Amino acid sequence: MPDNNLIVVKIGSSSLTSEEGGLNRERIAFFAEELASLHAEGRGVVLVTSGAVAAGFRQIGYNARPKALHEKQAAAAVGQALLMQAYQEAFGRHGIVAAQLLLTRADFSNRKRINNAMMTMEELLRLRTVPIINENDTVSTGELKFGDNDNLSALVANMCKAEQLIIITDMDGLYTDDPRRNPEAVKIDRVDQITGDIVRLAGGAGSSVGTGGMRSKIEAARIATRGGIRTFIGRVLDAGDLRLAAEGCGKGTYFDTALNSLPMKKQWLGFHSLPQGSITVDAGAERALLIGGKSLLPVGVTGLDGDFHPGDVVEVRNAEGETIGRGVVNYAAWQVKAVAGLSTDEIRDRIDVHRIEVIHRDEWVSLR
Ligand SMILES: Nc1ncnc2c1ncn2[C@@H]1O[C@H](COP(=O)(O)OP(=O)(O)O)[C@@H](O)[C@H]1O
Ligand SMILES: N[C@@H](CCC(=O)OP(=O)(O)O)C(=O)O
Repeated sequence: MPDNNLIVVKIGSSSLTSEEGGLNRERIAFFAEELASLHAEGRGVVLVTSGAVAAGFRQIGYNARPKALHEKQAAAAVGQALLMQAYQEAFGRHGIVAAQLLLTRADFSNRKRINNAMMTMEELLRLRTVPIINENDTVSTGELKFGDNDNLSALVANMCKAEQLIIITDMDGLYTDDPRRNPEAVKIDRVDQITGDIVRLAGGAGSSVGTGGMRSKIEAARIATRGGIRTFIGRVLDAGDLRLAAEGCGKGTYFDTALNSLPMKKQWLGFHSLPQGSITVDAGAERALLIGGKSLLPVGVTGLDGDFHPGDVVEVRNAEGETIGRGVVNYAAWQVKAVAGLSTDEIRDRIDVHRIEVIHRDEWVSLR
């Protein structure tokens, strides 16, 4: 990507639409103005926007935001066009051309497709347009759906090696508990490391139009910061708020880049790939992988799920069932079943495998 002053801004449905459905054009005009002011300074600006379902459901005849996938897809088919039209008008007033990119989870897991998207984005940025990205809701299927755009915004930020990711929501940052439910909740200004405790603070969506809630925003911050991208989650209400957020004094929570940010190949493995199954490991193997920097040997495997093949990506879970990372397996599922719990010598006697490690440490990424 051309510059290191690229900013990716994600705006959630709750900031763009009313609870009863329909676009809030005033807010769209406001965000376009704020983004245009950053753009005018020569910054690259990429917008990840939600709101297609919320914008379209009333027009198409539903009384409330639909829950069934096919209904959401129908609402998005109407709403996405309305959303883009509103953005094009709003950016047009500032002399900026807005471009639409609709992406799916499957696009990110396919290197060729994502490279194409990256090149398109590069060209759009070179021409000083503002690329506006949403999930391609009408074609995304159940298990391959992002569902919320937080995740999508982090993958986009990594894809274009952005300098910063700004996730705008209706809350002024991460609190120790959901402030809508607990008035005693206290705001956290800065997070240097996204630990399990930080993830547990965050709950689901607060509004009737939002979907991901704070949980998915923290997950997004984890993906972006592991890619070396500073992340802000917070509120942009008044003129100047977005600039303050970009300058480090916004109304929200800042997440520092992870100490162990991942090279591109491992980012793909950890966040873009589509796991074909899972392997469960015992406490010793968990320590070896997470702390020892070792490969996964068959002796530490206690179970598996799915029908994977050598070279596939699998998720690795600990004894508590929590995902601890992902890796490329050297064995087929039936082979893992045959060697689980066995020592290296015992395995050599039984089957002929190319590599003894179930997952080699070079093909492993920790997600803890
Ligand atoms: N620990 C927390 N701190 C702040 N907000 C939280 C927390 N846990 C849950 N939330 C909820 O997350 C909501 C924001 O997510 P969401 O409704 O999905 O908005 P958006 O449409 O902007 O993505 C907030 O309104 C809040 O109620
Ligand atoms: N792609 C969907 C996004 C779903 C959604 O509501 O996301 P968000 O508001 O970011 O939690 C849409 O445009 O309606």
